[in-house]
Amino acid sequence: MSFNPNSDKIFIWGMPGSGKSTFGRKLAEQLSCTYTDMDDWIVAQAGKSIPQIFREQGEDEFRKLEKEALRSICEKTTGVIATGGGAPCFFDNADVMNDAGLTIFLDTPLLTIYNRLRDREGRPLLDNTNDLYGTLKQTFAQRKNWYCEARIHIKSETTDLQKEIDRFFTKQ
Ligand SMILES: Nc1ncnc2c1ncn2[C@@H]1O[C@H](COP(=O)(O)OP(=O)(O)OP(=O)(O)O)[C@@H](O)[C@H]1O
Ligand SMILES: O=C(O)C1=C[C@@H](O)[C@@H](O)[C@H](O)C1
Ligand SMILES: [Mg+2]
Repeated sequence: MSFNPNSDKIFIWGMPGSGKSTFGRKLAEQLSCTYTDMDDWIVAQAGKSIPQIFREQGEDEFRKLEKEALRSICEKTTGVIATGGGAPCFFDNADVMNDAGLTIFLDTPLLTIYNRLRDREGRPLLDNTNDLYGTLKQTFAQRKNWYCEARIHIKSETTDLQKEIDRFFTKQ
């Protein structure tokens, strides 16, 4: 697949902690294109952290900001975009991304995600649970069908990510 850094977009989807930023940065470096983090974009626009947005405005309002951020990212940027964990699962965001570029779902085992996230804070939907693994399982069950809309699925635990990058992309 050829990739033009001046016109093409690649959206990385996956659960919180699945490795979107890590993989997205690496891919952007390989393809010599820009890297954009949708959560950072929202924070810059709102002038507040994600936990603050959830606390002060609630999840519904966050999802609206996320939808607006996606539209403006589609207009203003190219390159690799790591989305928010829930972004493909609300409104018509999944279709918007599939129309605007290539979508990649990082399918990382929940146990791996659990081990990565158990001592971390700053994720409003996961911070207030005393059963993190159960919450991850429930969230993934609700989101799975959305994530499966991605054009490319990568089993990130069992796959050599570098090989995947080489397999799918050649720079134009
Ligand atoms: N392929 C990998 N192998 C080992 N560790 C990884 C891998 N990918 C990511 N990690 C580690 O897992 C953690 C989460 O990764 P990362 O921040 O990239 O995920 P994310 O999906 O962007 O998370 P967030 O929901 O915070 O946006 C980090 O500590 C990162 O170093
Ligand atoms: O999984 C989610 O719904 C979220 C993931 C984060 O990337 C942020 O977009 C926010 O905390 C919501
Ligand atoms: Mg990230």
